[in-house]
Amino acid sequence: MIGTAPLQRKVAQSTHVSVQNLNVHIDGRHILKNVSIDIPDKGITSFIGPSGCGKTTLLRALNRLLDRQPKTEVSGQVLLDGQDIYGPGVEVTDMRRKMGLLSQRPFPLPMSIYDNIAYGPKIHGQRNKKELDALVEHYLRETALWDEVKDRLGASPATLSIGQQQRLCLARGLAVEPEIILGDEPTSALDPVSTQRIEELFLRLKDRYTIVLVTHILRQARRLSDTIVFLYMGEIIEYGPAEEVLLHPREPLTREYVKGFIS
Ligand SMILES: Nc1ncnc2c1ncn2[C@@H]1O[C@H](COP(=O)(O)OP(=O)(O)OP(=O)(O)O)[C@@H](O)[C@H]1O
Repeated sequence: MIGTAPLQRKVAQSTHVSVQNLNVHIDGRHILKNVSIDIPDKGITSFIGPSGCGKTTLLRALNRLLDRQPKTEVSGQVLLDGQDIYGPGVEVTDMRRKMGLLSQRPFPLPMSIYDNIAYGPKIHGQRNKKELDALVEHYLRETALWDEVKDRLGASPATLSIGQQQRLCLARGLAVEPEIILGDEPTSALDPVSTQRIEELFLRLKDRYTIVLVTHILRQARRLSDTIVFLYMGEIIEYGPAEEVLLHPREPLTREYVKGFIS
């Protein structure tokens, strides 16, 4: 595919995030090569591809997390609702507020379960105790945690299982009302039951949020994705509706990857 346009199939929905001619160099290495994709509004878009192909780098470029990374240069555009997040005058904090990020391992804040959820709304001006209580309950219900933690809201998140902590982090992210949820292999540290619960949550949330996931688990991509973006050595090889890309890949490299010949 080097030197030719990536194979793009028609994605029906409107675009939420449009990546245009994105190039990333890290320490002089060309890591993302002229990446252009349209991420549809709502639904689940998954970045798949072999280890080291640039999935995480692409995800991190979507909310300018690469800004803080040493020896990293980014060029190109990422249009969020039509506005270039790398453009002049962009308030990075406001832009990031539109995106919740789930990492591979959960990182709850060092405060109570309750405060983990209340923290964001408080920072954004919500001071009313009753309303905060209602928000905390709402987002804990949204992430299917309420029944498990309602009697110990003052406890430390360290008393929760890793899977529960990951759902708490999701609840914390949702509480600041993002439009987009970014997940960087968010189930990779979890056991199969916790993984299933997170996957169920994504499926429930995808009608209301644009969800972008990095996964190296092909079966997970099959279970969850509406749109697939297949990367290989920093290039987009093929992307489009999940069923088409996974079941009828057009590019030889995609075919080999979905058959498990390259990993
Ligand atoms: N901070 C960094 N410093 C140096 N090289 C980096 C850094 N971050 C990423 N890279 C390099 O960029 C390339 C892409 O990495 P990235 O983590 O985006 O790939 P990935 O597809 O997410 O891989 P994996 O599935 O193994 O997590 C790799 O060669 C990696 O070594």
